[in-house]
Amino acid sequence: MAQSVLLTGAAGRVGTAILADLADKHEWRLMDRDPMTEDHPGEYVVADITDEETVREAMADIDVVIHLAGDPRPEAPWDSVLTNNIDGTQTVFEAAVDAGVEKVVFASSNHAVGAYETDERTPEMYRAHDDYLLDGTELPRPGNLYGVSKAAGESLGRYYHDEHGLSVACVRIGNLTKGHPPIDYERGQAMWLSYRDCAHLFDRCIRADYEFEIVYGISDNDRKYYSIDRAKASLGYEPQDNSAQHD
Ligand SMILES: NC(=O)C1=CN([C@@H]2O[C@H](COP(=O)(O)OP(=O)(O)OC[C@H]3O[C@@H](n4cnc5c(N)ncnc54)[C@H](O)[C@@H]3O)[C@@H](O)[C@H]2O)C=CC1
Ligand SMILES: O=C1O[C@H](COP(=O)(O)O)[C@@H](O)[C@H](O)[C@H]1O
Repeated sequence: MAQSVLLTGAAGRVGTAILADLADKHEWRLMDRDPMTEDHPGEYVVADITDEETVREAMADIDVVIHLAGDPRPEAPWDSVLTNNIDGTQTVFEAAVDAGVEKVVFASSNHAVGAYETDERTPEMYRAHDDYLLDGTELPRPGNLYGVSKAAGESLGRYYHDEHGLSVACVRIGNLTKGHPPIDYERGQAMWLSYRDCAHLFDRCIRADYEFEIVYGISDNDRKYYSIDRAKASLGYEPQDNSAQHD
């Protein structure tokens, strides 16, 4: 069944991948601080997610929020991730609860757990024969302040689920690239997320029933060091791509 979805950060790469396959599958309200250049479905709200009043207005009659907006740079400085990623995410969760939204899907990141990639484990853990796997039950272990902001977003999700009953899915997105996996980058190949698997995974987050989930958002790569079992079991994720098909 089509849902009414608010998509923040809609003008970016992940938003583009989602809309490429799902534009006609749901009713969309798109939000970004940048205007969108390409054709887009539904309403478009140009606003910053730290603008509480506008965010509250944008939640009216929404079933599901996909929250992508934020500073995506692994090297982003603290003042930016504090404002855009932590404060902005809290504003979105709070407004969603107050508006009676059913689910919020939060774009977390591989960088929330980047420090598990120790010198002792790498580069072997990026290779298909290695059996090291993170499954989403491990504690966050960020390797940079951007990763700290994503771990904070997951904690906010946990809080708004436990205290307010909101359904929350945190997707630790790997490395989204269009057409083919990153070239000459083993880590990126191990956590590759294709555009079509990205759209399908977020569609499952919109449609599935869950309480609070942390899942990895990668394709079914031979090289993987993130398990996709939880995404399959709790969301019905069925990825079609594998970076090994592009070797
Ligand atoms: N692309 C990837 O491989 C990965 C992305 N992510 C996360 O997914 C989300 C989307 O990432 P991308 O699409 O790659 O980034 P992007 O930079 O292409 O898109 C982000 C969008 O958010 C908007 N935005 C940023 N701050 C905003 C604010 N304060 N208010 C309103 N709009 C704002 C930007 O204008 C931009 O259109 C981010 O939260 C990022 O951390 C996580 C892991 C991997
Ligand atoms: O969270 C993110 O991760 C991806 C992959 O990380 P990288 O360290 O391999 O570049 C990154 O491309 C994206 O910009 C970021 O938001």
